[in-house]
Amino acid sequence: MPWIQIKINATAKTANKVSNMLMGLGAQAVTYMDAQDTPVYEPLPGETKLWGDTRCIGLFDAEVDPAPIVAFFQQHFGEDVPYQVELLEDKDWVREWMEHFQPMQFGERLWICPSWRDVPDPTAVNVLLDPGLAFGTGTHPTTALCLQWLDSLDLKGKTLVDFGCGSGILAIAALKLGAERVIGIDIDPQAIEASRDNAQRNGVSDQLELYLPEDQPKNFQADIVVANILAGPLRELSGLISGLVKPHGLMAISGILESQAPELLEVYSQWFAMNPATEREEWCRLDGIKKG
Ligand SMILES: C[S@@+](CC[C@H](N)C(=O)[O-])C[C@H]1O[C@@H](n2cnc3c(N)ncnc32)[C@H](O)[C@@H]1O
Repeated sequence: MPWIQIKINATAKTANKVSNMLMGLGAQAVTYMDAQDTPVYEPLPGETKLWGDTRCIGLFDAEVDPAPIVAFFQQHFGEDVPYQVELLEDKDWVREWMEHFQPMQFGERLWICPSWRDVPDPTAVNVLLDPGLAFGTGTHPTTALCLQWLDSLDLKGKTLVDFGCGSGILAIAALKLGAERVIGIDIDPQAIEASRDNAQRNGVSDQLELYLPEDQPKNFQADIVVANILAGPLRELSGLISGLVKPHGLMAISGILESQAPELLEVYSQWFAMNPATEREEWCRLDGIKKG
């Protein structure tokens, strides 16, 4: 399938916003590159490490008209925003894309490292990841919000459900941070496969059970549940997701736009003592403790 890539130059601070805009405009994938061989930007707590001049590259179906996309960025960042549009030859660009991922740190201890690159800090908690065609590399703010939350918890010996596990990134991070057993659930068989491969890569296969929703164990309750899906399914599945958490257990949901947070806070407050939303760009995470 032919593709075009639209490259927009940004800064370390605006790159995630540009990436979200590219995804919102229909990009199949977005990746970051160093635009000028500059040192890596030292992020504020909760930010991802990026270069001072970061090029955001959106991958689009070749049938997409680039003109309105470029016009959109010119409207937001000025007429002189540096950009490039390129037609790509026909090859497996989605996989090729993965080659651009760099190791990224989340919270205090956790690194997500593309499985084909060197680990920057062997003493850290390193998750080796190849997302395949499943969602979940850590570059999306919702995944980052969940990873930061997991990193902030004492997971030693705990059971956890990762609802909508995608690449398995959250499930495997939880296991590497000390969880004893994790159940990963996803409607997409490719996600189950990617999670299985990644668990193997990280030596945690024995502790990760993976299920399509219809096969998930009945009457199971975990100490912790994390669900990074979208606001719609989070609302519809709120009873089911809440039922997966033990009394006094913890729960985090993400995939929620800031504007959708108040409604979901109200829904989940039926079962949980909820904390205020944690925001990252226009996305947020809601978390709380199950009422007894
Ligand atoms: C945004 S991705 C999150 C992946 C990964 N957990 C992360 O945080 O990066 C959402 C995942 O949820 C899955 N999903 C969507 N709706 C679902 C549902 N109703 N039940 C189970 N999984 C679902 C999708 O297939 C996708 O893999």
